[in-house]
Amino acid sequence: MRLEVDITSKTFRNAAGEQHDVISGVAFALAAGEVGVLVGPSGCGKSTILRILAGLDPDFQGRVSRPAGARIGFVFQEPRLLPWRSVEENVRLVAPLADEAKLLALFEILELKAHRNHFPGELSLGLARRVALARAFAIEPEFLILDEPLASLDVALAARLRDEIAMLMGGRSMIALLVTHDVDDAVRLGDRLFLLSPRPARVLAELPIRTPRSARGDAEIAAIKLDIMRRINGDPAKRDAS
Ligand SMILES: Nc1ncnc2c1ncn2[C@@H]1O[C@H](COP(=O)(O)OP(=O)(O)OP(=O)(O)O)[C@@H](O)[C@H]1O
Repeated sequence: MRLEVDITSKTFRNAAGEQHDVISGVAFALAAGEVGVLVGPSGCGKSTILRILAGLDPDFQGRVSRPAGARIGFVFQEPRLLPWRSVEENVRLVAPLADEAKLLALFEILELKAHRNHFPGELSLGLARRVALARAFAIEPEFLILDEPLASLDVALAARLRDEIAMLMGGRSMIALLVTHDVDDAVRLGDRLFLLSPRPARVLAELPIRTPRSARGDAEIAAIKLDIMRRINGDPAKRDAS
């Protein structure tokens, strides 16, 4: 099971007919069990890449090869829940045959047990995200796509949800790809990071992280983050000298 991506170009046309290049060269591959992370600045084209990979946007130049018939779990930036259905119904509707014990474990890990009968309108953003995550994991995806799962949450909440996502991804041998502009989240969650340029997006560097997620210490995380910042911004010593 592999995901192979080679998007050579993607453009949008605005209402005036002007062409905007959004992707100019994004190529990478991921194997089952790997968590890939697209790290890039706001507006560089990350969500556009995810939509192409999920098969939601066929209008691009290049090639994407997904495992045939793979079940895809997609967590969009906005939770996109059915407002007239309870939390539990939102999850069960997409996975009517899901194993009961597995669903309970999902609700437990994502701290949703007390909210199963609530409706989306009653939920904070953090809780709604959790429901969207539960829904994506409930289908036992072979390919999981997470678009900025920790954006707009306060620091403590984001850290807790990040640990929960790591726990859920840990026990599964799926291909996972997540998008973030937060280098810390990328280094704590990913196995293989792809640093993207500003729009039009191209891959500036690919960074595999060999230490398993659970064994990454603070010193290693800090060193990888420093390496990434240097690649994105240039080496401060060299920059200041020039
Ligand atoms: N349907 C569309 N029509 C025209 N332009 C679009 C469309 N979708 C996205 N764009 C443009 O493409 C560019 C990339 O958008 P995209 O949402 O993929 O970026 P992003 O990196 O995910 O952004 P953010 O980090 O803010 O979520 C933006 O300039 C956006 O305005």
